[in-house]
Amino acid sequence: MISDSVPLVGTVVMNLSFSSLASDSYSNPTTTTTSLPCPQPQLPIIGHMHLLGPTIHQSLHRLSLRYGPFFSLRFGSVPCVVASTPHFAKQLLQTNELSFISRIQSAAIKRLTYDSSLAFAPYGPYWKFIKKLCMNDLLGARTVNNFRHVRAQEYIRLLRLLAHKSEVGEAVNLTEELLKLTNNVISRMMLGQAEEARDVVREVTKIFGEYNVSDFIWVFKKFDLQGLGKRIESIFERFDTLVERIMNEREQVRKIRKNKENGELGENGKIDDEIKDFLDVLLDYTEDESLEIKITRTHIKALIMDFFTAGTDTTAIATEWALVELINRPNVLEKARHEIDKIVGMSRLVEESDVPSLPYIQAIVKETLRLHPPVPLVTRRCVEQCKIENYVIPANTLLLVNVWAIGRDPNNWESPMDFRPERFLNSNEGGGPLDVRGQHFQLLPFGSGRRICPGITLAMLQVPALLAAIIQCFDFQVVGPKGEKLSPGDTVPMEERPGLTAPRAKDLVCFPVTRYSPPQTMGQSKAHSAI
Ligand code: HEM
Repeated sequence: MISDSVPLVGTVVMNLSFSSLASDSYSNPTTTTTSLPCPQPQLPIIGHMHLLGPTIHQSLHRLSLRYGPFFSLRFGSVPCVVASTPHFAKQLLQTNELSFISRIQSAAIKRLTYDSSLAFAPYGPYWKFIKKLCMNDLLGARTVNNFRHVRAQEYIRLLRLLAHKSEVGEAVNLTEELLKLTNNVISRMMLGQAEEARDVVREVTKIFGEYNVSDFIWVFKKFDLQGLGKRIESIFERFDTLVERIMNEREQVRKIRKNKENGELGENGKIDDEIKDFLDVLLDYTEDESLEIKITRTHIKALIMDFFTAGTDTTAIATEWALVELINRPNVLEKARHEIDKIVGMSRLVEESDVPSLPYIQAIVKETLRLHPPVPLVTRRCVEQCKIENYVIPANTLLLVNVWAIGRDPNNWESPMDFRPERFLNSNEGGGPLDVRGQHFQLLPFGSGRRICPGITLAMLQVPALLAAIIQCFDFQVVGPKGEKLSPGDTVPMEERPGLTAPRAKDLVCFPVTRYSPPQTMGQSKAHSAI
């Protein structure tokens, strides 16, 4: 329930403006406050929910055109502020970072992340410990590099499937295949195995994106009006049983391995320097009594859930948007291929190690993330009353930074609706070379500050490498909404599907046409212990 993080303020408070709520208790009497703009009408019980369409970031963008770059709303009983400019994004995510350092949890998130998730944990010792572990150990550059061969195998698997489809003249659902690939990558990096978790993870990400009336409207909080509670329990049971089994099996293997090590090499010996997957690293932590935070099996399950839900959909969505932009723009595709041909040639496949030498491909990925951020709204919770310019924001207000709107704002970008990767090669636009690491507030696909996405390094290697390998090997004939082959020059539809993430509305189904046959192997130099 959101009620754990946001007291369900209810109708009594619903009609109080943000400044009047604050003026009772704000501690600096020498400054004046102004009311935040607030759309009207605000209805009893539902607040402003009647103003929101299915794609919330688009509705909020439309409201920002009328009510300005920083305005307030109520989602049912939950007070909310919306920021739609780099200026306010910086104020909220950097200048006043500690006031907006936590997140709000829905009932689904709370249950399915064991109430111990990194992504949703309140800012405190546990979150700090796990975040450091992720940034340094699990998703740091060295570990990401160690698993390069796993990703290469998954890229090759997809490319071979596309080559086969091309040979037999069959269509392929690329949306599904990209999701399969990102799922396999995360699953193999974490658990040393692929496949099994995919279905249940898909259901988890789906239910996270569904709107639950009981989360937002306090009078319904005790009722499971949509039957979501039952679904949440059923998904939880499936995920928990699966991960418990994988963990039990791994513990058995670790016992055998330990006995072997002790027998063959003595107490502190090691059998070899094999690469550990995340599960092994985390199980090591559960046995370490010296840590300031005791890591439990529940923490491990929560982190596995975090990585599956945060790291699979997002990466697949970004790759698909980039590919569709290229299919719709033959001139950009041509330039991208020219770069690949020049740097990599036609005698081998693009690899992740080529990415730093492919600036145009990297620019395509940044341009894609500008126009199609897979997470369109960076969502935080105000943990203490604070003042942003003249506006007082009460504790427990939900903050939404509309990254999608910021990326399309003509005040931030020249001809924002043009897909023009060159803008990232030209250091003038945006005042210098722009990156996606949270320091340039006109481009925040991974968020910013302490809560920034820990998967950036992985994503910014995987998306360009995979995209480059796909366009190196294939052209695509896209299948239209009625099952017809789109002709060259027809545009692939760009509508978005509603939800927490912003994928394309319709799956990308197409006939691949081979231009360069993927070889049998790629980057498989390192044997991985857990495969
Ligand atoms: C293109 C791919 C991705 C995009 C666009 C993306 C985007 C984001 C965004 C916008 C946030 C919120 C940041 C904030 O509040 O400031 C986030 C958080 C997070 N992401 Fe990603 N992400 C991607 C890939 C990944 C991957 C590959 C992983 C892990 C394997 C991952 C794990 C996480 C986690 C655990 C958090 C929560 C961090 C925290 O609360 O401290 N993400 N991501």
